[in-house]
Amino acid sequence: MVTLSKPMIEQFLVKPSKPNTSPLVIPDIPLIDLSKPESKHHLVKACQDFGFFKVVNHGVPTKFINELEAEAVKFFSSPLANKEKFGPPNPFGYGNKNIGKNGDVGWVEYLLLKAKPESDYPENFQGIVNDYVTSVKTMACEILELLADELKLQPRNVFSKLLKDEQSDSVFRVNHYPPCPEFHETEKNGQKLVGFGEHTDPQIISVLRSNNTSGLEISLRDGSWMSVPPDSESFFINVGDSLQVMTNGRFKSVKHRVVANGTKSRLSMIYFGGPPLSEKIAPLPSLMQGEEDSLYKEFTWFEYKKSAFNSRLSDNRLGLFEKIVAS
Ligand SMILES: C=C1C[C@]23C[C@@]1(O)CC[C@H]2[C@@]12CC[C@H](O)[C@@](C)(C(=O)O1)[C@H]2[C@@H]3C(=O)O
Ligand SMILES: O=C(O)CCC(=O)C(=O)O
Ligand SMILES: [Fe+2]
Repeated sequence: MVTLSKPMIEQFLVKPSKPNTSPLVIPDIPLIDLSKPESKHHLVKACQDFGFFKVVNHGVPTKFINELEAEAVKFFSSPLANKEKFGPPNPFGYGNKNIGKNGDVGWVEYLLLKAKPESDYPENFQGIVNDYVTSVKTMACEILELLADELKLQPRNVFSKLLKDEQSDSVFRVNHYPPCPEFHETEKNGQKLVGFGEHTDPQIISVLRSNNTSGLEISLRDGSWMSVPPDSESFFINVGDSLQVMTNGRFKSVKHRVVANGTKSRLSMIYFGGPPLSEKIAPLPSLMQGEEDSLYKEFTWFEYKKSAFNSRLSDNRLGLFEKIVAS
């Protein structure tokens, strides 16, 4: 990354919106042990209360994680001219500071890739990304099937089949938040350096793994931001907008952001499990109790994705698809 003059850095700063944006009570991030059958109940509760949880005993081989991390470190430390051979992102490819095409910026560089085996990846990434994505997708599908079991949904692959489908529109991204020498602790005045601005993920489920550098924050119900302690051995799972819709709002698509650390590099890798483009996204009839109304207008994933990719990060993307329900 190039160095920045002082006025330039201002575009990456976010001021606390309220006098106090810290939670009054800091809740524990739900912890799910995938090797324990009773995890189903906790899983559903975590999706309802937070839309976010941490997973241990996930079954993803450490070898796949380490190989991917090593390759990503190599790629991001290569000369800018090499990285730019894979950019600009359209939306796939190498991106630097610009996120999406609607003016969002962050103190981040990234590779956004299709999560399909035959995809066009930078040299050496092919096999490594395939092994990693295949394994993480298996874990995501197991979680989705446990959720379906606990919700008494039939068949139990009602969610997971969308990720397993040949046409599944899933993506994978590696984010690198480099240290920012221009961002001095003493000059912060409570301001934060935005790595990846606040947003929800549009897909069904996101599976995140990072190195041991902090930065990820989730928004709590009271509007405060909670910092998620990093844990390179575990995975963090987000409910995406599409799962919120399929559960008619029972599960919450969590708002999150990344604050760049300033002194330590953060590296994260995220698998976004999405449905085929033609898939209709609507509340599952078996989840609708009694006269319960659908909170959303029906849409295909293609329609939602198109609308999402025309929005800014912090926009309320689902708002456009909410129904006005008479009270
Ligand atoms: C500003 C944008 C970047 C994004 C597309 C969008 O227009 C709004 C949603 C953004 C997001 C957030 C989650 C994922 O990182 C992502 C790949 C996605 O599916 O939606 C990004 C998009 C992106 O980086 O292109
Ligand atoms: O890099 C991270 O830790 C999270 C980034 C993120 O939320 C995203 O890419 O959608
Ligand atoms: Fe995200």
